[in-house]
Amino acid sequence: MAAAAAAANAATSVKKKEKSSLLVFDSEEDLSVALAKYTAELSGRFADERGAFSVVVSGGSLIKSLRKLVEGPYAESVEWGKWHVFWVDERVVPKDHPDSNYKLAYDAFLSKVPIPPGHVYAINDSLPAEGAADDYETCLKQLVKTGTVQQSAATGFPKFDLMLLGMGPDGHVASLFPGHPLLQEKERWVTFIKDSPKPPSDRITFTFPVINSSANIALVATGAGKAGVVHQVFGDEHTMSELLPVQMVALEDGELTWFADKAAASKVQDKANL
Ligand SMILES: O=C1O[C@H](COP(=O)(O)O)[C@@H](O)[C@H](O)[C@H]1O
Repeated sequence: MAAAAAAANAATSVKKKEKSSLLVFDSEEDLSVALAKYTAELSGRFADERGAFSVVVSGGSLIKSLRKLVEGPYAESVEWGKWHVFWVDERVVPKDHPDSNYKLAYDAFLSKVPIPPGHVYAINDSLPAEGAADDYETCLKQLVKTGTVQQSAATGFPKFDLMLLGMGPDGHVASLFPGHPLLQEKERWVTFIKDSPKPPSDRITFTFPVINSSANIALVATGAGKAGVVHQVFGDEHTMSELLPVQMVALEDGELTWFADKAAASKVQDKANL
C-alpha cells in the first residue's frame, strides 16, 4: 500500500482537494505516529528502488513531530545509511546557535540515528546569506550529477524523494513569506533573503520550482495557531485574496499529503463537517 494511503487509514478524517489530501488526526501524538510510519515506508521504498533516500526537512515545530521516527521499531528497521538529509531553509547563523535549523534537527533527530555524517548537508555557516545560498546550490548540482538526488524529467529541477515541511501561522513555507518577491523566483534552486519578517532576518531557502518538483511532500500543521491557514487552503469558501505561500505548493508529478491535528483542522472540520 502506498505510504500516503496507509497514513490515511490511520487518520480520523480525510479531505481531498485538487492534487492533495488532508489527513486529520485526533492528537499531535497520533499524527506523530502516522508521520513516522509514512516516512519509514517511503524510506524503505526508495532505499530498495534506488539505493538512496533524499529527505528534506524544515525547521520549526515539524521537527518535534518527527520524534516517533527515532524510536522503536523505526530506529532499528530504517536503513539510515541510505538517508541523505537536506534543509528546505536555514537561518544564516552558526550551527550551534539556538536559531539554527540544523541544530534543532541535530539535537532532536539526527543525533539519535546512524545517518553517516557525510550524508547530512548543512549550510556553510562561515558564509553570508548570498554565498551560503550559492554554495548550497552548487552542492545540490553536484549531487544531482552523481544521482544521489534525482532530477525531475519534467522540470529539470532536483526531485527529492521526500520533503517534510512545516508552515508558519502566516502561511509561509521554507523561508518563502507572504507577499515577498522570492515567491516568484523561477530560475534559482536555492536563494537567500535578508529581510525575513520572522527573525532572524538572514536565511537561505529552496525556491518553489524545487519544492514543487518533489516526489512526495508531507506538510505538517499542528496547533490552533495554524487553523486559519488550513481553513484557507481546505475550506469550501472561495476567496479572491492572493495565494499564501503554502497554497503555492503544488507538485508537478508527486504526492502532497497534509498531516494536521484536530486543533489545526478545527475550522475545516466545523465548516465542512469532515
Ligand atoms: O522560520 C521557520 O518557520 C517555519 C514554521 O515554523 P513553525 O514553528 O511555525 O512550525 C518552518 O517551517 C521553517 O523551516 C522555519 O525556518
